Amino acid sequence: MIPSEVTNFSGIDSLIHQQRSFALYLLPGNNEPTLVLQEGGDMGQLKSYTELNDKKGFVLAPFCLNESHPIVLIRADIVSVGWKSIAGVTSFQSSACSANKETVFMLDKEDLYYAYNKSFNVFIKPLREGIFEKLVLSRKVNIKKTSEFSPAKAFYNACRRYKRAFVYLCHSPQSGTWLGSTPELLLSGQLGHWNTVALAGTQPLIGNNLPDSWNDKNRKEQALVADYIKSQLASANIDVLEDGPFTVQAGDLAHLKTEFRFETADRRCLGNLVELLHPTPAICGLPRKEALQFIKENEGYDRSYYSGFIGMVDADGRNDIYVNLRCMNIGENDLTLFAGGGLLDSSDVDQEWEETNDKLQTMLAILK
Ligand SMILES: C=C(O[C@H]1C=CC=C(C(=O)O)[C@@H]1O)C(=O)O
Repeated sequence: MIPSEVTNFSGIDSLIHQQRSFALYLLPGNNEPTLVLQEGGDMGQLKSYTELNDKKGFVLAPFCLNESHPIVLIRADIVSVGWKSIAGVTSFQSSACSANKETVFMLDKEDLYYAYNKSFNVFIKPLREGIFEKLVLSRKVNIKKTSEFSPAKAFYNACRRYKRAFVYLCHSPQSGTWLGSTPELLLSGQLGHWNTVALAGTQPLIGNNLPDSWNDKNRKEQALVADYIKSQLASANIDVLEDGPFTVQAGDLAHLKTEFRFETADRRCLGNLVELLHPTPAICGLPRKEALQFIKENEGYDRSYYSGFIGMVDADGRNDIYVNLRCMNIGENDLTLFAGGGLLDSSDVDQEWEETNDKLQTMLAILK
């Protein structure tokens, strides 16, 4: 059980004010989070995925690598596991916290819909012309931060609400502060035994239940991701075992998921595997290189670390990295929330718009 008595978060919040580099994360199905804290000194900044092959630390990588968004690696100088022990490390106090109670949002604003509609038309054209098979269109929403907003309280709320997700809060001077609750594994494993997933297709829950059928658009959208993963791994002569697709819950949403298992003779090859897989068509498109370029040129904003990846890497131990979805960037005055969805030639603008609103609810729900 995640304790209900954690009420003061000032220790963790003050790490952000002090510009300390740290990550707090909870793996799916776990009750106790882990704090990774760098004691000082320079941040690790990597310029290529392959540099991850021999590294250890908490990684935050962007959607698209460039000068302004490097791969950030937070050194695990101090590692503390469990709410109690983290409270000790970050000097939790025991006074009450009323953080986050007044944040107000407007998601249905006409100008937001208008901007999305415009981008949708730009994206749907090459899809209908057959230039792309799939393109993921995303958007961001800014919300004013109230003075009481506590990132640590929001993290705690997410841990209590999203037991199946990878929940994290991290900060570094290079990346700023990010918080998320993502359902999508990019890569996990150790000693050459690896897992990944193809997660795509979205429907809201029906009542509290998973939907029992999927339309062709959602099935195809997910199958494209599964086929891509298989063909990328095959190109490196890696044999894959697969299971699925099946329906899974992510917050108040359902997705289709196929699970993959595979082995590599080289145990220190996480960076090579990331280079093969990232960005998958769950967040980018097909063909990959052209889709990435198209998104950069036409989406109308910089995704930064949204739809990149985050998590722990350890060349000699366990690795758990997730696609950075259902997340927000916590700025000085604003919270910036992100959501996207896969478009095919058959996509409908209003359905896709609603889907991004539903995905934004994942973060909005923990601010209330
Ligand atoms: C791009 C996002 O979700 C991806 C993961 C699952 C389902 C998706 C979809 O149905 O479009 C997306 O591919 C997002 O949450 O911003």
